[in-house]
Amino acid sequence: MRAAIILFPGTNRERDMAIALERASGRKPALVFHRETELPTGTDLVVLPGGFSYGDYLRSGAMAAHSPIMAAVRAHAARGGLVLGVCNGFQTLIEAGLLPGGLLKNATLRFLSMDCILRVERSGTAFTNHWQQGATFRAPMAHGDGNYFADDATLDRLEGENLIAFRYVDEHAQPTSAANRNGSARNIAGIFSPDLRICGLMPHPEDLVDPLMGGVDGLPMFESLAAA
Ligand SMILES: NC(=O)CC[C@H](N)C(=O)O
Repeated sequence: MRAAIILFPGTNRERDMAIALERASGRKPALVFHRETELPTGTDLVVLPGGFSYGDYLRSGAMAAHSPIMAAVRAHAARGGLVLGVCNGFQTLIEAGLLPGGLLKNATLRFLSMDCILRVERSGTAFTNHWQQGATFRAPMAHGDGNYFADDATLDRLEGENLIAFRYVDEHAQPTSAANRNGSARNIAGIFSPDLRICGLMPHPEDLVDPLMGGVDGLPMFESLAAA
């Protein structure tokens, strides 16, 4: 699997992401600067990592979505190439119109830095193959704008077409409001595009891929991608 990680001014999770991808696939990902207009030949997976692109000015991810490299990312997605966006990367995919909805300020109006529990709402995809349907795992989150929002018609479509990737749940695997710290609609933590080739989520699976990090809960995502 050949992966390319896109770097915007203010991105800060590219090294974590590179370590996770290399650990699962045995291959170092390419780092591609936002000013580039082409992806490396043979790129299978494009990753938009977390951070504070353009200082979160305007809206988180809004300016990154207009970077020169994004035309190549769109073309890659249109060809059916895999795209993963984590946290600021998810925000950027939404701002680029590649995933539906919006990411509002956390309901608490505070930056949230803590672990959460995610439930795998759809196994059997390039991003989730190595989890059982309904499996739960721990993932760190660190964001100010993670409150997923969409109108009811969009939320109904996402549910009806089985495009919810992950939900925030409690220790009993239930999607309670207490488990939903940022206030996301219907406890949604991550979603897929209709062709299941694009996935965006707010928490950071790449930050739990080694026992030295405190666990390997996030590794199945990268093992799934490596085998895709
Ligand atoms: N960890 C991140 O990617 C943070 C995303 C974004 N800057 C926010 O605070 O919402």
